[in-house]
Amino acid sequence: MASVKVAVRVRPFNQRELDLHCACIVEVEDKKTRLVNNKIAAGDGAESRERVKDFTFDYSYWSHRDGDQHFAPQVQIYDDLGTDVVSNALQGYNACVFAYGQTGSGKTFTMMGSQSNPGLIPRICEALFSSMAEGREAGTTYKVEVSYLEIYNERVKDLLRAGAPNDLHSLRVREHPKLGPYVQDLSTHLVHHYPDIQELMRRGNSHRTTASTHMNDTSSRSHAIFTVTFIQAKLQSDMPLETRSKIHLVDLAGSERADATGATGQRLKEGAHINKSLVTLGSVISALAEQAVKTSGKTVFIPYRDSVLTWLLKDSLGGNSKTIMIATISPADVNYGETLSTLRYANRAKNIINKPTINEDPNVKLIRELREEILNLKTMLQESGIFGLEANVEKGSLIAALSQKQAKEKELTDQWNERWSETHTILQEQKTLGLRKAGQGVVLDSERPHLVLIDDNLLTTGVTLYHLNNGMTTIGCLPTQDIRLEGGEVLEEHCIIYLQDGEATLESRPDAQCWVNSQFVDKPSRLTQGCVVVLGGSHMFRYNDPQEAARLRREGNKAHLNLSRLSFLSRSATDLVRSYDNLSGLVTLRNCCEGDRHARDGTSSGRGLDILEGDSHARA
Ligand SMILES: Nc1ncnc2c1ncn2[C@@H]1O[C@H](COP(=O)(O)OP(=O)(O)OP(=O)(O)O)[C@@H](O)[C@H]1O
Repeated sequence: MASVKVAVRVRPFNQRELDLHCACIVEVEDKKTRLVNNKIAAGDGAESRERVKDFTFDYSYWSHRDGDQHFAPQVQIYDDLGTDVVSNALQGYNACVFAYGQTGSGKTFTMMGSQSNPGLIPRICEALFSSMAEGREAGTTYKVEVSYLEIYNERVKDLLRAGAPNDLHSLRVREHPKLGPYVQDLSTHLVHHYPDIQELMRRGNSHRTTASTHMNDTSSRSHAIFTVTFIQAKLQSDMPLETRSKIHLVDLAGSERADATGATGQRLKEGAHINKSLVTLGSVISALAEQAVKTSGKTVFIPYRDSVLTWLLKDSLGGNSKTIMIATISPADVNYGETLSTLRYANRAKNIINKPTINEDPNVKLIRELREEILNLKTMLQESGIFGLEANVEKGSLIAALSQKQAKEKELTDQWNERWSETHTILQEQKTLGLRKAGQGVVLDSERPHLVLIDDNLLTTGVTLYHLNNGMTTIGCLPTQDIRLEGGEVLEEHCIIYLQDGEATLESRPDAQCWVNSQFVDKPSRLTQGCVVVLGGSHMFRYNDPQEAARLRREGNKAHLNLSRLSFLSRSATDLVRSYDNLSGLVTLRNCCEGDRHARDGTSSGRGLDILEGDSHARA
C-alpha cells in the first residue's frame, strides 16, 4: 500500500500578470502552501480565517522568483521526485507522474521543460539510461520501449505516427483481461540510447495540439501520456530475475474557464472535452479518497470508464503503481479561484491509496517457487531417515515429487535462458545497426564494415545491408555462401571478401565478373570507404567502413573520395542509367537515352552491364 505523493509548484508571474500589476497571494514554507484571499480584509474572527487557506503536501515548491532563498529549480523537482521514479522502475514497480493545473500554470514546463532547462521527463529518461549502462556492465539485459499519445476531444492520437491516415488519429481504447486498458494500434518504439528517446520526444512534442489562449501562447489543448516500458533480465546467483515496469509521464491539459482564458468557438468546445476528462479525474480521485477512509468495507464505485484519460490511467489511480501528482499554480491574485480549486483537487489526491507490486515475470516467479519447493523436499528427504516400510513408501513419493519438480524447473529455466539469449542477440544486433530517425528519414548507423545493395529492381522497396564477417565472407549463388546472390552472371562461388585488421579485400574466383569502382578485379582488390562493387554484372553495392569514414572525417581528408560520378547502364529490363555520387553515396535513377550509351568494350561487354564513364574515373 502506498499513498499518492502530492507536490505543489508555484511558477513566476507571466507577462499578463505583470501587466496587470497582480499581487502574489501564495506563500510556501516547508511542506505547507498558503493561499491568501486578498478580497477579505485582514483582521480577527471568522472572516479572517476565511482569508487564509493552508494546505500541507509531500512537497511545496517555490519557483516564483529565481534568487529567493527557497527557490526550487527543475533539478530539485527531479532530485525529490524523479529519482524515485527511476529507482522504482529499476525495482520493477510501475510509476506515474502527472501534472495537474490551470492553463499556463507550468505543467509542460515541469514535465518536459525546455532545451536549456529540461523537465522531469527528459531527466528521468536520461537517468534510466545511465543506470542501464551500469547494469549492462554487470550482465543485465534491458529492453526499453516508448509510446507517446495525446487525448484530444476524447480521441486518442498517436503522437509518434504523424502523417498517418486520419483513422490512426482516433485509436480505440480496449481492455485486456490481465494487462488492463490499452490503446489498440498505438506505435511502440524500441530505444537503445538516450538520444533515441530525445528524438521521439522532439517528434511527439512537435505533433501536440497547441493553441494560443489569453493564459498561454502555446497552450497544450490535449492530455499527453509519454509511456516508457522498461524490461530487465539478469541472472543473480544463478537465479533468473525479470521485471517489467511501465512509467506513465502525463502532462494534462489546463482546466478551462471561458472568462479567464477568453475561449470561444473551437477553444470553448475543446474546453468542454478537456473538462470532461478533468471532471472525471476529479470524480475518480474523490471516489478513491472516499474508499480509502471507508471503514464499512462497502466498495465505492470508481467511474474510470467515464473518460478516456481515467480509463487509461486506471492502474495509476488506486491500482498497481507508485504515483506522484504535481499541482502547478499561479501566484497571482487574479487566479485565486483556479488556484484554490487546484489546491483542493491536490488535497483530495493525497488520500488515494495505491497497491504497487513488483511486476515479476510469471515464469520467473514459478521458477523461484519451484526452487524453494525443491529445497524443502530435499531437506525433508534428508530428515526423513529410513525406518520401516511406511517411511520407505513416504520417501519414495518424496523422491518422485522432487524429480518431477526438478524436471519442470529445468524446463522453465532452459526456456527462459533461451528466450533471453535470443532477445539479447536481437537487441545487440539492432544496437549495432543503430537504427535511428532523422526528421522524416531513417538512418542505419552500423558500426561494422558492410555492403549496401543498390537494387535495380524497381519493385524492391526494402534496403538490404550485408555485414562482413571478421575473416572471410563468401559470396555466390550457392545456398552455403554467406551472401547469396541470384540472377545475372553470379557463379556458384563468385568471390570472397577478407576482412583483416579492419581492412577489406575482394578476391575474385576464376571467371567471375567483379568490378571495384569500374576496375575489373583480376587480383585482390582493397575496398575503401564509399567504393562501388559490381558483381556478376547486375548486383551493385556500396561498401561502407564506418571506422575509415570516421578517421577520414577527423582528418578532414575528403580528397581521396573522388568527386567524379560514375554511371552504370543496365541492360536489364529496367534500362535505366543509375548515377552514383561517391561522396554522398547518393544513387539516382534516370531514363537512359541513346546519346548516353558509351558502352565500353572488354570484360564487361555482353555481360549484362556496361560501364559509362562520368567526367572522370572514381578512384579504384
Ligand atoms: N517554474 C517555472 N519557471 C519558469 N517559467 C515557467 C515556470 N512554469 C511555467 N513557466 C512558463 O510559463 C509559461 C506557461 O507554462 P506551461 O506551458 O508549462 O503551462 P501549462 O500549464 O503547460 O499550460 P497549458 O495547460 O496551457 O498547456 C511558459 O512560458 C513557461 O516557460
